Amino acid sequence: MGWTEVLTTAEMRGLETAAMAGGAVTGLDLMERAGAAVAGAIRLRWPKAGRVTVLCGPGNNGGDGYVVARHLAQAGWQVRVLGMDNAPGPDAAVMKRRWAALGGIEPLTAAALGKEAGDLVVDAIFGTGMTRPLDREMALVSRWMGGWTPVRTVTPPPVVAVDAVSGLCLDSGAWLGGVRGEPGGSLPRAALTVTFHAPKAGHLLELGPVLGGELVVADIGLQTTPFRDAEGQIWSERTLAVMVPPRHLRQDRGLHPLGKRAGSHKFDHGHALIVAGTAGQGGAARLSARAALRAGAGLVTLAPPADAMAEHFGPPDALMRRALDDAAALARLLGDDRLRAVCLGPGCGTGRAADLLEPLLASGRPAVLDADALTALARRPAGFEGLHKGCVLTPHMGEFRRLFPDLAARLDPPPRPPARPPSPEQEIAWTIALQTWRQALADMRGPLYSRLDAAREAAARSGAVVLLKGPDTVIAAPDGQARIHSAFDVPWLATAGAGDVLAGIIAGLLARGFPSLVAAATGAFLHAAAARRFGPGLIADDLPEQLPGVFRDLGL
Ligand SMILES: NC(=O)C1=CN([C@@H]2O[C@H](COP(=O)(O)OP(=O)(O)OC[C@H]3O[C@@H](n4cnc5c(N)ncnc54)[C@H](OP(=O)(O)O)[C@@H]3O)[C@@H](O)[C@H]2O)[C@@H](O)CC1
Ligand SMILES: Nc1ncnc2c1ncn2[C@@H]1O[C@H](COP(=O)(O)OP(=O)(O)O)[C@@H](O)[C@H]1O
Ligand SMILES: [K+]
Repeated sequence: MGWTEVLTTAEMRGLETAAMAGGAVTGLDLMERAGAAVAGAIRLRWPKAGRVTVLCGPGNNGGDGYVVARHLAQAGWQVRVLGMDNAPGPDAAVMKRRWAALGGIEPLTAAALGKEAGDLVVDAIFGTGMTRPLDREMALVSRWMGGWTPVRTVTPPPVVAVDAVSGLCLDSGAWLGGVRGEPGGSLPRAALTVTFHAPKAGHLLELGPVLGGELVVADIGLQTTPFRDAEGQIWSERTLAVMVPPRHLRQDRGLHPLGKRAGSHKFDHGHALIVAGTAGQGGAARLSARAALRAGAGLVTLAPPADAMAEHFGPPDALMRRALDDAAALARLLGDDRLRAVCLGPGCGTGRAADLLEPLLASGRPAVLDADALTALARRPAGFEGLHKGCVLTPHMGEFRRLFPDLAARLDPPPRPPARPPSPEQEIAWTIALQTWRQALADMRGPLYSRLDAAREAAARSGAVVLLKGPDTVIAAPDGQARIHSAFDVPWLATAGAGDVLAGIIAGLLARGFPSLVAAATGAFLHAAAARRFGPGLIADDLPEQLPGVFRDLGL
């Protein structure tokens, strides 16, 4: 379904080192291909040669920049290069010399940049080697690219980032040295980012998609080496992401995995049980149930307590209803093997969720644990005991924090003091807090802990598939496999009940027999695709109704 491999910076370095050690390529070859690819991408988008300023850092990212400068100059561009003095690595030094035979190199300062930037700026300052906060001068350069100078606001020309906007941590997508999650007014936003071989996790997480602009992945002739998971199975990719808008995805050969086989029976597509809660909270479970039906489960049963049943006699008529009062009743119900998956949590109430969790886990049935079931799980004396790889936990960050407080804390930025001292007496304490905070930012070291790292650790610890919700949803399985689903283009998903629909879609796919990681990742994809198809004005009720159109777009 259009999934693309995603790498961490360590995995990328590993690939490069292995390729060079195997004699397949040299570092110079890779740098030449990388720089040529960036120049090519620029010429495709800006076909008329203009004036470009190329900013080259001290390492291999800067080396790529000198190659870009050479190729653009040879294509007729008027090229100005600003470079850093630091001793470069051997490959970058060669590329710097090759450029110096064609043109000059001025020192890289904000003042020099401000004089005459031309029509385009190429940011080749830092890439995967970005390990510590920008120093003062580079921070000024970066702010200039973001449209800010100490004396006035400027309108910089479009920025093309080599591998990443310099300052972005390519593992986490966090701004190194800035405040996590707060883009501020002056962070640079590239029009285009050209990266190599595969997207890095930081292109898809947190600020990565916001700052990077259009992302182009250039082939530089590297091969992926397979890895072995905890169970000894060999995979060629460890982390995957959906990279293209789904309407461009079509599966042309054979039956799409989301399709239904001709001649199949409703029981071939599984029976999903959606647990509902006490009177007055039924909407959430009904949203999940409707979504499970639309996701293609053969049968869906909504199961509220008997005294809340009256609330659930509205459409859809396709939905079956059955009273479910307590844990013993659920245990009896799960004796029926045709009931293939359960969704527990939306609108359930934490007490009821806690009671029902026990027979559900004991049954070993594929299950989505969402909302109140996650709160119940966080309070459970037995912790994660009994969870299995058929379970999908779907926490948003607040729920994730309750379940895995230590992992969530590692994603937190250093705590920021208030903008002003709360009272004149607290001025000294506030000044100290401000200095401590600034020092903590200056001391940040990359690669920063990422949402991908956190989801992976959570899955390994709990033994379940963990889907950490957000515009950058991350899904991880206990064996280390992961999926990233960036959906920054559908902010209308931030609406009450959207999570209940996601839980229902995943439950529907589990009922259809999809393995838990695939069900969770496909569910996230269908959920965002439904939102994209509806567009602005979306409420959660609209999402299930868009699924038929999404399936049609997929060519089903
Ligand atoms: N891997 C591959 O397959 C390929 C990689 N390629 C390219 O190489 C890039 C990676 O190159 P890289 O490893 O040399 O790192 P890069 O990003 O240039 O920066 C490192 C330098 O910056 C320094 N430095 C760091 N932070 C700093 C700060 N805040 N302020 C000041 N200095 C700072 C750091 O110094 P250090 O921390 O070691 O003291 C070091 O000197 C990658 O993004 C891609 O463009 C392609 O050519 C094709 C194939
Ligand atoms: N800004 C956003 N852009 C894209 N998707 C979002 C955004 N905010 C939330 N989402 C998605 O919407 C859903 C919200 O779920 P959740 O937080 O559980 O809300 P609720 O409990 O109200 O249903 C999740 O799937 C999440 O990934
Ligand atoms: K860069």
